[in-house]
Amino acid sequence: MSAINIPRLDLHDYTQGSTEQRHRFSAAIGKAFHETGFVTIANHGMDSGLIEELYQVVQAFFTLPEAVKSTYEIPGLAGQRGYTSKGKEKAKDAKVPDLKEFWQRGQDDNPVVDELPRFDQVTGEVFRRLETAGRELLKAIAVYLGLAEDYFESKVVQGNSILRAIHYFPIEDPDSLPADAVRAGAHEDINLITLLIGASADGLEVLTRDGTWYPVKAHGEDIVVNVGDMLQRLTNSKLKSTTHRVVNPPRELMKKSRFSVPFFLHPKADMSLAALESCIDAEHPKAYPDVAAGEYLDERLREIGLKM
Ligand SMILES: O=C(O)CCC(=O)C(=O)O
Ligand SMILES: [Fe+2]
Repeated sequence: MSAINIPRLDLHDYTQGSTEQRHRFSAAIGKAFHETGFVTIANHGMDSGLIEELYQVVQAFFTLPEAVKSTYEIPGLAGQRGYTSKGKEKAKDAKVPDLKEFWQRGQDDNPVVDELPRFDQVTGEVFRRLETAGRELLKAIAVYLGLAEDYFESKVVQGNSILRAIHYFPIEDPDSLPADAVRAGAHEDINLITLLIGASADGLEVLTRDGTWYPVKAHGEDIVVNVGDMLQRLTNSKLKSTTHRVVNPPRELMKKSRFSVPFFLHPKADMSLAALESCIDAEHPKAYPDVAAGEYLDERLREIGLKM
């Protein structure tokens, strides 16, 4: 079996710990992001009541009739707000779309779901808590990279972050699917870091360096946090944006929905993703052309079919 290091870290060690604990946290998240791009995080600032209510409202939303959900599908926004129906998004190199539908909210201009009085408030609260946790994690990462602790703050506050509630819908007849249809095809996330609230079922896997797939399991209410392509570019691949996917369950479980809620932490459009000088040397020549985050995001949204 391939060894992969996905350590479990306690965010309180960073936000409330001694100087020593803070340094250890930075070193541990840096090492894990350098080696495999994934960690799990305890004490992330969301209590179990909030997570439970999040899943209640998310489940209630996807249970609404298609005709109601589609009133929240907003043309011209590349799925960045509101509802995106089945069959719209596919992984960059996939031939067929993922087996999912989703809802996205950002900083502002979010449509309010009239049918569900708590939906906007609960998803908004989760957005704010994950954004807060993500900013703390970026501070720890900045320290690991030898940057000022607040390096990312001005770039991500009021940035283009997205909370995505995903429904991997039930499939009554798996035989009717195209052979290569999966819940989420192999991909890398676009953004700086992703914070994922424990899914309602198994399925998430990461691609290890020796080319095998390895299941990611978070303990209890821990969240999974991984590096996205923007942070990989900024660090000239010192921090790795690891390929991952969501596999289909065994046949009999295809009839059961799976829900998950990732938070994609994005900077503002004008952040430069040009590699940090400290990450370039003779052994690590500059690997990517300079690009601004907004331009890069647009290019990637076109590749996955969300933007025309
Ligand atoms: O559903 C999951 O567990 C992961 C989803 C994911 O990787 C994504 O939406 O980028
Ligand atoms: Fe992902």
